[in-house]
Amino acid sequence: MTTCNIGGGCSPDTPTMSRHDAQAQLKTLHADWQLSEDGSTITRRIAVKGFAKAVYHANLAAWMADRHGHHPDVAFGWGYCALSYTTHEAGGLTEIDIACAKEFDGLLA
Ligand SMILES: C[C@H](O)[C@H](O)[C@H]1CNC2=NC(N)=NC(=O)C2=N1
Repeated sequence: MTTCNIGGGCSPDTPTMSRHDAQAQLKTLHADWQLSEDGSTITRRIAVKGFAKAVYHANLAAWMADRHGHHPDVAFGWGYCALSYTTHEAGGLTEIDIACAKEFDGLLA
């Protein structure tokens, strides 16, 4: 198992963001990222054609997640793949989630 190795790694001591800070950080990401009501999670739903491309996006997210040891929840099906980032160890949204979301945006750009 890969230990979280991005931005110094995550732990229960990693600071979580206020909803206000999260909203500011969201502006640095692709416009499709959405912040959950409680401010703990960001989600991007990617529309694709068919099923294979949805699986490829999920695989790309899995590949990136295992490199960094920081893992999004991934949902996919015909026509879509959705990624959600939160830092489980810290119990909320952290800079690590933002960094991962940004890197994923870069892979799709
Ligand atoms: C030991 C290891 O670094 C941790 O358990 C990692 C694994 N992947 C993780 N992924 C996410 N999204 N949050 C975490 O807190 C987390 N913790």
